[in-house]
Order: sequence, then C-alpha cells, then structure tokens
Amino acid sequence: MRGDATAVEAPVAAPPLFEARDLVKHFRSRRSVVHAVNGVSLKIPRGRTVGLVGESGSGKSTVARLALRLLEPTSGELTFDGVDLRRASRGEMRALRRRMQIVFQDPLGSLNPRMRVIDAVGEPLAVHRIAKGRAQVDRVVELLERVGLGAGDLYRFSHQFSGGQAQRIGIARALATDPDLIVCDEAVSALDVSVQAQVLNLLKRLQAELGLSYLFIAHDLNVVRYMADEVCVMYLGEIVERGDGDALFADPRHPYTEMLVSAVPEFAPERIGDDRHRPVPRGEPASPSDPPPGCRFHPRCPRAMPRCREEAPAMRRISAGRTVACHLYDPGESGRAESGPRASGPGAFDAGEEGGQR
Ligand SMILES: Nc1ncnc2c1ncn2[C@@H]1O[C@H](COP(=O)(O)OP(=O)(O)OP(=O)(O)O)[C@@H](O)[C@H]1O
Repeated sequence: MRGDATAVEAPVAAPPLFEARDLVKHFRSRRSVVHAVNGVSLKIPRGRTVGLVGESGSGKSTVARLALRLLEPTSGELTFDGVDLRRASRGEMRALRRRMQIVFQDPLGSLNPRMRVIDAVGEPLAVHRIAKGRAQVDRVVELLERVGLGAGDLYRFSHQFSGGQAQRIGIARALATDPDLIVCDEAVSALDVSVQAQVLNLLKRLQAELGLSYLFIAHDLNVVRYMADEVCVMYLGEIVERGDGDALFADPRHPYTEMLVSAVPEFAPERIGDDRHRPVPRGEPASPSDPPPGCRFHPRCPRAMPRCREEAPAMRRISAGRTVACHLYDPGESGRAESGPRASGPGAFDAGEEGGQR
C-alpha cells in the first residue's frame, strides 16, 4: 500500500541557491549573430563550488554575466533562492544584487587607482546603504582582516599593493554586502603562480566560514579541480560534460574533456597556475557566429560518427553524478563508433536511459 506512514522517505534534496535553465545568449550585430551561450543549464547548491572550464570563447564569462543579470539572456530561466530573476521587480532585484557578487580577473585594473582602500571596500556599503560613518569604517576594517589585510591598509591606494593584495581587496569588496554567491571569473589567472594558491586557499577558507557558494570560472584545469565540487565543461556555448570534480578529471568521458585533460600531465596543487600545463587541444574551435551543425565538437572530434554531423546530442546521464552530451553514450552506439566510449569497468553505459536533461 502506498502512503505507509512508517515507510522511510527518501531525503528531499535542498533547492539550489542558483539555477539556470536552458540559458541562451545570442549577440546580434548587423553582420552576424554570435551564438555565445546555447542552452546552458546549471545548479549551484548552497555552500558549494561549481566550476566552469573551457577554451577561450566557449562562453564562460557570458554565463557569469547572465547569472548576475549584467546581461539580458535571449531566452532561458534564472532563479536565485527561489526568485525568478527574469520576473523580479526592480526592488527585488536591488535586494538580490547584494547577495550576488563578482571577483574579476584583473585585480589592479578593477580597482580605481585614485580610490583609497577605505573607499573601494566601503563603496558597496554606501551604495546599498548598509553602513556609514564610523560603522562603515569598522566594517571595512573587519572585511580587510577577513582577507588577511588590516586597518593599516585603510588609507593606501590600490596601486600601492601587489597583485595578490589587490585581489584580496577585490574579495573584501565582494564580501561587503554579505553575499551568498560569488562569481569568480578567472580570479587568480592574472596572479603570480606563488600567489595563486594563497588566494585560492583564502577563497576556500571564506567559503567554510561564511557558507558561500561560488561559480568558479577558469581555463586552468588544475585551479578548477582544486576548487570545484562539480565541474561543467563548456564547448562553443554548450555544456558538454558535467560531474564531480575529481571523478571528472580522473575519468573524463566526453572526447572534448578527454582532450583538455590529456593536455594536463598530472594533477598536483603545486602545478596550479603553471602555464606549461595549460591545455593545448588539437585544432581550433569553430566560430560561435557560424557553429557547425550537429554536435558542435564534431569537426575536432577523433571519434566523430556520421550522425554527429547532423544531430546535436542531448545531455545524458551515464552514471551517478555524470552527464555527457555525446552520441557515443547513446544506448546501442558503442559498436558503431570508430573507437567507442572507453569502457572503464562494467557499466560504461549504466543508467544511460535516464538522461535527457540539458
Ligand atoms: N558583447 C558582446 N558582443 C558580441 N560578442 C560577444 C560579446 N561578449 C562576448 N562575445 C562573444 O561570445 C563568445 C563567448 O565569449 P566569452 O567571453 O563568454 O567566452 P569565455 O569562455 O569567457 O572566453 P575567455 O576565457 O577568452 O574570456 C565569444 O565569441 C565572444 O567574442
């Protein structure tokens, strides 16, 4: 009998803090339409980090700007803490903006060189009317101490700081409004290798202390592997594979992820930021203003099949916590591929039929 009161109910997953569904962004000009983001869906749970990786031009920053409503999507849905961002009123949006912040790539460039630290970090407090006067100064000192700086830095100008210190100021500024979500868009790429790990560890500590969620964008796979609980791999505006960070890098399934990962010899935290280990995939991505038909990766794919040229693959769940958009993982396709999906143990296709989410 259903409805047995004594039955143990399966735990209900907590709703994600942020969710994007089927997000599309096309930039139109008189001459062309750039298909920058093409049906991206992702969820960011509370207190967790979702990493976005992919080559330059794959649409990572556009996803970030859409998530923060700095750009209007062509279509798709965005929810933050249950609120539909596309239908939020101006007042709701203003309140939500406090809860979503961004840390940029270029720490010195993103700070006004004529501003003293107290003004740079205090500005969001003033804009959002969080604190003024003495309370504002106290809050700025508290924020600086959180990121490893202090009261002695209050009246210094940003150009007086090193890149790593400037990024700490950028992080303090992002924390000023007490956000739930921080988008880190290549937040450590511009820093010296020795400083990158320090800033990454700071971000991890802040996450543990404050329960922050991160959307963490980087082209350096080792950086993303170090930071992300879940990784989404983007290719030409689409997510082609997603999964648990370590498992995805240890056992990539999409031919594009394989290509990226094979260019990084081995994972080691000390390799973070080491330029020699940047992925150098074969070939060039097609132009997003003229994407290939079918699977967008097929012109570069070593395992492309005839149907890949015509039919776009749907996201398919191939095992617990792993989804892939690739025809190689369609049930019945393994024999036909030039070299089918790598059977890493039994059940290379397990749960293949459960997929379908994009
Ligand atoms: N405002 C814009 N107008 C026209 N095209 C744009 C605009 N912004 C981005 N694009 C294009 O959209 C595509 C995706 O760009 P995006 O910056 O999101 O990629 P990315 O993966 O973040 O790359 P990178 O790592 O180089 O920043 C690129 O082809 C880019 O030229």
